[in-house]
Amino acid sequence: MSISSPLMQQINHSIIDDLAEHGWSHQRDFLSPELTLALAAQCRANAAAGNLIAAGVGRGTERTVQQGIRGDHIQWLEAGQSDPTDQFLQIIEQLRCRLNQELYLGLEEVECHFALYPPGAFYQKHVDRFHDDDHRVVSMVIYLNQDWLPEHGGALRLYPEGEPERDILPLGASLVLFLSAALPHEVLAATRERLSLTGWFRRR
Ligand SMILES: O=C(O)CCC(=O)C(=O)O
Ligand SMILES: [Fe+2]
Repeated sequence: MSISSPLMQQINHSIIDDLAEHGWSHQRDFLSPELTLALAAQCRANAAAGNLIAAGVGRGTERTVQQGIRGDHIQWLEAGQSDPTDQFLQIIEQLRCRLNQELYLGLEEVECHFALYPPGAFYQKHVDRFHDDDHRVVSMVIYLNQDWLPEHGGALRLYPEGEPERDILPLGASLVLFLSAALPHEVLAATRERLSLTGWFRRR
């Protein structure tokens, strides 16, 4: 599906409205089933080749691996790594431009990684901004899991201020976007492997 299709225009409209009103947005079927499958296969192949590493906590010299805080394995995306990741980066680039046009967010760049949570892995409640770095403005997560059921666990739990918490299942092709500084969230443990692409739209 091309980003300029009527469906994508409509999806982007509700993304913009949700972000402006609530500071977060959840969209089913953001990616095509074909691209979702291709990205999941790419993520698994990269993991099998040893290209995903245990994710760290903190930044620079303070960065450490602490599986009691987060247990996922990640690989940062770069242009030219594979066809599906290049297609994905193009879609995300168009979303970045759209967010800037509609919400004047001044987002200048995107950073994005594959994330693989083995069964039982989780990410404790956190906010996506480092205490000494306010470059991350909008967070996004796109899930790559087929046939996910509630009993598999693995929800993303959001804690919107003054509202009850919300659990979002990591259903393949769906997108969650939120303002990075404003929304505490956590990843609950799952009974099966949980795949996603996580990224941040940034100001320099
Ligand atoms: O995978 C998710 O649902 C969220 C991941 C997350 O919070 C992060 O990587 O900062
Ligand atoms: Fe996060």
